[in-house]
Amino acid sequence: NQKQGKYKNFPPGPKPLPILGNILKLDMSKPHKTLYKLSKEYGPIFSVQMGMTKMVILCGYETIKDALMNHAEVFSDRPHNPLFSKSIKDHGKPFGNFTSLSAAVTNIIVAILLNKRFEYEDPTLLRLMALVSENIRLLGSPWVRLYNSFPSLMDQLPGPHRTIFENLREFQGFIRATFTKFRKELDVNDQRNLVDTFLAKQQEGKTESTQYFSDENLTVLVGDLFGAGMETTSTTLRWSLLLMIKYPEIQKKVQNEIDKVIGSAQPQMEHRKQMPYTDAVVHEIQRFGDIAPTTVPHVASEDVTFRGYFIPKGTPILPILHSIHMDKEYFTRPEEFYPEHFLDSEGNFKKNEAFIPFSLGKRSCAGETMARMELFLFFTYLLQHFTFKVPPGAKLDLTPALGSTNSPKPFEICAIPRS
Ligand code: HEM
Repeated sequence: NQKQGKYKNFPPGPKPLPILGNILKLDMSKPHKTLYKLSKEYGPIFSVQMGMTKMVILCGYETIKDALMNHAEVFSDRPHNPLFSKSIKDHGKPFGNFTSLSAAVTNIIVAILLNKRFEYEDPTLLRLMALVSENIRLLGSPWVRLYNSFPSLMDQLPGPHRTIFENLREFQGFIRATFTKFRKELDVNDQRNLVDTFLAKQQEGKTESTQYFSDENLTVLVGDLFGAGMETTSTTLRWSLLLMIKYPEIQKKVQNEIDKVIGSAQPQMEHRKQMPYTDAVVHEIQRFGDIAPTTVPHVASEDVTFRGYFIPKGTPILPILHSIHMDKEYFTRPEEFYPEHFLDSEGNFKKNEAFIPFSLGKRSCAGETMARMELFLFFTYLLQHFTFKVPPGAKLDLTPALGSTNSPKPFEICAIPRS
């Protein structure tokens, strides 16, 4: 490629190894850590060869901000992903082990999408959550990288990528059955939820009705919102509980603030500005939990020269948020859980521009406002009603589990009601 001049001045990176070796070399259990480490050697912009694809890695706040804010037009597309472009049909088997916390979070997005709530034990809800969680876990496996590099070959082989397809088929089957039912009941003058609004748009008879408001887009939209709305917030809340049992003195300080500001009232968003310590703790939970360490991949929508490097159209771009949240320049004790990262010397809440768990720019998280409300309200409500403790003899492990998001490893917890 160098010879053809296509990748002239392309960001330098580790020398490509034989294809398989290269994929396996990037420790896939923690690719964000490996990539962050490589950035110390190669600088904030470098390329890695992933199978047949070259990918540009961006590290550090200044570089990522420059790419996602100042070059938003170029870096706001998403790459073509062979795994998700494959067609899918209905199928699947039950399994699961789920908490009422995830169910409560899921019910919020379900209320927006479908205008209903499930009982926490409802088998449909448990099954849908199981499908999403299993896929998020499997998406972190090296099999998926292999699939995206060699789709035709991997199609012939068994492996976890097949489970991902089966799960997707079952999940999409539920969505299609739901909107088929909603379509029969649709009253355009009484739109009850997001699906009704989408179906009403479909019926307007404009060109865009068929172009954008297709059944296929509805299936993907509901699936994405369900997945993004459920897994991220409940994973962050699990981090919050793990961190509170690990640091009981911090939990106590949050409870003192809750008692002082909210008392026994229902927590409201208005309370947040009077609760700098709790606000700082919630921010630090997100920074430390670092649940989307490699964001979601972007792709260059056209040829571009970014910071002196020529990046050809179609190159996948991975902004490593982990590199920002672990940067000593912005967070004095990056390896520690340290709410003071977000407090000034007087104990007031202190904004930190490098706190970007929802990413930046045009394709930043569409659910940020909702997620921030959910996190504050659930967290304060839980600590208002319970003190959380480590079960006797249990050891706590703060290293994340394998998966496409950083989630805590399974742990047990005691919830002692506060009276
Ligand atoms: C703690 C909770 C959450 C975190 C940390 C989080 C983080 C992220 C991140 C890092 C991205 C990728 C941004 C990029 O590519 O630059 C993203 C995208 C997205 N998130 Fe979230 N998210 C959370 C909750 C939610 C919720 C509750 C919803 C929906 C209700 C949601 C909906 C979305 C959607 C639709 C996108 C894709 C946006 C696009 O492609 O333009 N997220 N999120």
